[in-house]
Amino acid sequence: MTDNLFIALDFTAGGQALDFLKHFKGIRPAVKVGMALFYATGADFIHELRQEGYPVFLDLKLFDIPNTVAASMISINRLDVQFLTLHALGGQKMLAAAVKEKAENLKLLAVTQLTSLSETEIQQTQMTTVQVGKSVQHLAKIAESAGMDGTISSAQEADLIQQVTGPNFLKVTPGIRLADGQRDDQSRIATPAYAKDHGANALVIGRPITQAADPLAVYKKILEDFT
Ligand SMILES: O=c1ccn([C@@H]2O[C@H](COP(=O)(O)O)[C@@H](O)[C@H]2O)c(=O)[nH]1
Repeated sequence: MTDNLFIALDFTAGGQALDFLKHFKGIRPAVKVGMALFYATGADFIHELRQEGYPVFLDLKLFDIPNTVAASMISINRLDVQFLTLHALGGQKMLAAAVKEKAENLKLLAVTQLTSLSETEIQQTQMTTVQVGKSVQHLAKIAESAGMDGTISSAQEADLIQQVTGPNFLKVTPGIRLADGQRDDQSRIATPAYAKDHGANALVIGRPITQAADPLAVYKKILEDFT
């Protein structure tokens, strides 16, 4: 994967995101646009980022009936983004409907279990006694069988996914924290070095970079640890 560090631009206005990106003079880091920024700015902002040369990961976590997801893909294809997320819990048919409609260069990633959830919360909410690792492996296999390009999971599960999927199936991991960093609302966290050692292909990192005193220095240090 050429872009292996996505900065999560969890801002609520386009101007805030563009101001933040000024820290990266002359560099075009891969950026992740999630619900907060997309709902505030819409398609025009994605076009602007693409025209400026930023690789864009659109993290909209689609989760709906297959027909609605397939129709959404037709709109999303026009945005020329590189990555898009869907919830694996939407099921094999929903994921396959997205794969069928997606643009050739768009990679689809299936969110397995959100990194903010602890094992206990997952078991309570989903009425199961299955361990989180097994659940993530199961969802990764469903995603692969639907033709998805990879998963979103904690780095804690990256090597488990690797055990049950093919060599080209991507493991993209948020919930990344620096060794001395705060956990925030994340539960299943890992450092960039841990993610690298356990087979993650790419990292998604928001607050440890966006709220750093020197975002560029933190970005470069993480890239160094991960590459
Ligand atoms: O399981 C998931 C899926 C997506 N995310 C997203 O990644 C970033 C992480 O931001 P931090 O500030 O580094 O916690 C954020 O945009 C989430 O929506 C995730 O964390 N976990």
